Amino acid sequence: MPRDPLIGLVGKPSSGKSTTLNSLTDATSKVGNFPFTTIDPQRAIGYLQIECPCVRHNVSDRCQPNYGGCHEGRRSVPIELLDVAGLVPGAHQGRGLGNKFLDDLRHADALIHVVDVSGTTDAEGKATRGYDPSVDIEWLRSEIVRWVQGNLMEKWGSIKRRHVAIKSNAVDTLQKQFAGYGSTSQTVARCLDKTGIKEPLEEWSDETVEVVVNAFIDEKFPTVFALNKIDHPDADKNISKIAKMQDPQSIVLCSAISEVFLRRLAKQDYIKYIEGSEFVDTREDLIEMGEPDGGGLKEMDEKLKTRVENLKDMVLYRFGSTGVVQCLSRAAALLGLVPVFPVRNVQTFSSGNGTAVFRDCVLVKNTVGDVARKVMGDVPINYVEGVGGTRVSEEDIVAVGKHDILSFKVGR
Ligand SMILES: Nc1nc2c(ncn2[C@@H]2O[C@H](COP(=O)(O)OP(=O)(O)OP(=O)(O)O)[C@@H](O)[C@H]2O)c(=O)[nH]1
Repeated sequence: MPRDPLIGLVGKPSSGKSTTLNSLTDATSKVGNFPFTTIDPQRAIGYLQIECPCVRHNVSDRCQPNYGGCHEGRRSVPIELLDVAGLVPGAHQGRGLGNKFLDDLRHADALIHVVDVSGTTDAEGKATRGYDPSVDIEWLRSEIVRWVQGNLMEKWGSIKRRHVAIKSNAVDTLQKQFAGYGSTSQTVARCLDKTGIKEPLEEWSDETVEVVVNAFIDEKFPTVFALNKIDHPDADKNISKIAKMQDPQSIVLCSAISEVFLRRLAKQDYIKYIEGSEFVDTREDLIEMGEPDGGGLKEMDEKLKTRVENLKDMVLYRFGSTGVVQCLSRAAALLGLVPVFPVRNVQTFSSGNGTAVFRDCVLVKNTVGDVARKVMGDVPINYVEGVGGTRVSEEDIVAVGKHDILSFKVGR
């Protein structure tokens, strides 16, 4: 059965990982339970914000997710996060307990690399000024490459001998080595394809192995760069530099501290704030908009008002949001994850006898068959229905708005 996706948070000390994690995991709206049973201390639950199909089908008033929440069609879908602390240059050689932290990474499907773009912390996380954070992207990647490559090269002699002795092919031989990183034969095949290497594996030079390892890491650990601390005045020039070097799809600008602050104020009833949005309403705003009791919000003192105004100017108006929620959406997009809603009844969207709709949501990629295996396990499926009772093939690809509401029929 395909397992649940896991997003790893990496970054040097003091880049803002904990703050980012706090802001992703601390939901203002009531989000109920989550489906994961084995929670270790390093794992946390974040909420992916998606548009719920209850809006398109006009049934928002009856939308009651089993896990996460749905507020006027904005659905929070739980997703597991892994906090990989303590990566510093030299981690692959065990610096700062680096090997242990790198080992934790094995289970991650995608990474969010939190980069401190204020330039106020050096590579080790110590306070400084004018540091170039684009360097962090280089060295962190290189630590991961050297860790995987180191593990491979340790046994390269015997790997090659065995490869020749049993007349294996490169995919099978490499898959044996990469299985521990949660790789599949398809992942290995795709990455070998991309490199276009023609020589037989036993003749690969160290450089060729490095090319393969790099391709493997691109495949196995798609990475979002969370350029954090955009509220800092020195951030702009560092953002421009990194933006020129990286694929725009992989970059998200964010201010984790702003998101934490806004969620806290919202919880304390000082503001109305929709997580991840550009909208913040104070008591005065709501009175101005015609709500005489200011939406029940509390009055803020002058100091707090100024902080909120500054945050609006420095972050929300300039960048459109604090960016934190987008980090998760972007990671899910890099993984090609699609929210799919298994229902018992494709006419009413309920899952049983009650009137509640769209109770379940799974994050999957690829086909209807993959969804079936995830939701139903090994139970044989008789047929699959989509919206309106149409038959859907197990080979059909799932996408938002297409084959994303499904009913699996078992037995005759
Ligand atoms: N200006 C600014 N400061 C931030 C932001 N996010 C985090 N910080 C500050 O950066 C410092 C480090 O943040 P943490 O979240 O503890 O960083 P970390 O990466 O978890 O650090 P370690 O626990 O050492 O690995 C703290 O003082 C935070 O308040 C941000 O968006 N803007």
